[in-house]
Amino acid sequence: MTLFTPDMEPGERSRPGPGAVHIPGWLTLEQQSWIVGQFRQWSTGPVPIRAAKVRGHEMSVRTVCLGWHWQPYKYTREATDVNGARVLPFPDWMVRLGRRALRESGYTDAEAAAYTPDTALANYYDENARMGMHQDKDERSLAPIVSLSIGDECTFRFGNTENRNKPYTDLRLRSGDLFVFGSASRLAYHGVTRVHPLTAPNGCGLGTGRINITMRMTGLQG
Ligand SMILES: O=C(O)CCC(=O)C(=O)O
Ligand SMILES: [Fe+2]
Repeated sequence: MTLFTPDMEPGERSRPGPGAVHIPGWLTLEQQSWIVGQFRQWSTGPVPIRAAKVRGHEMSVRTVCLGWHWQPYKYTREATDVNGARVLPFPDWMVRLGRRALRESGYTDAEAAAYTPDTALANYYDENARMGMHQDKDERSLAPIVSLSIGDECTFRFGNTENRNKPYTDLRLRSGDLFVFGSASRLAYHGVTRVHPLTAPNGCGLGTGRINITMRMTGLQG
């Protein structure tokens, strides 16, 4: 057994846009597998994981939410498009993780301290799942989005704020990577063009497929 191979070394951080930062290898394997365990619990309910329907078509990604339930295209406390159950609370550990993510990606201490995400979308991608280019714009707050990836690698396309087309940057999000986009990049179009099967590292807790968790501040009351 080799102790490490070149592709296991954490890569360099990059900034694909103003306020957008990719930090490879941010979560340890232990943290990743713990989060996967949490994800498995969330998936069972009270609102079970499901493929959201967009204009009558199921997305290829399956999603379970925390704090606020996202459905195309709004946030509600009850999953009125699934089973009417109330969404799980937003966990404190994730608020702390979100603040650390901002601090470590170049946001000021004041910005990090004020960051209080109140919703997370936890997505599961099987090897055929994709996510088309879109903006995250159902939130009233323009606070940054903190994205965590676990499991198989994907090609993540990070674009511009004007439209779905070029210019964009394609980057590889691997298990444990952090991606933050805020300030002038907060409304950048982005998507997942493909998942790369059999690329998850041993010990991340996920055998096949990819989990992505995005924390957000909704700016909603109630
Ligand atoms: O899976 C990803 O990396 C991105 C997910 C995403 O853009 C979203 O959930 O809005
Ligand atoms: Fe998104």
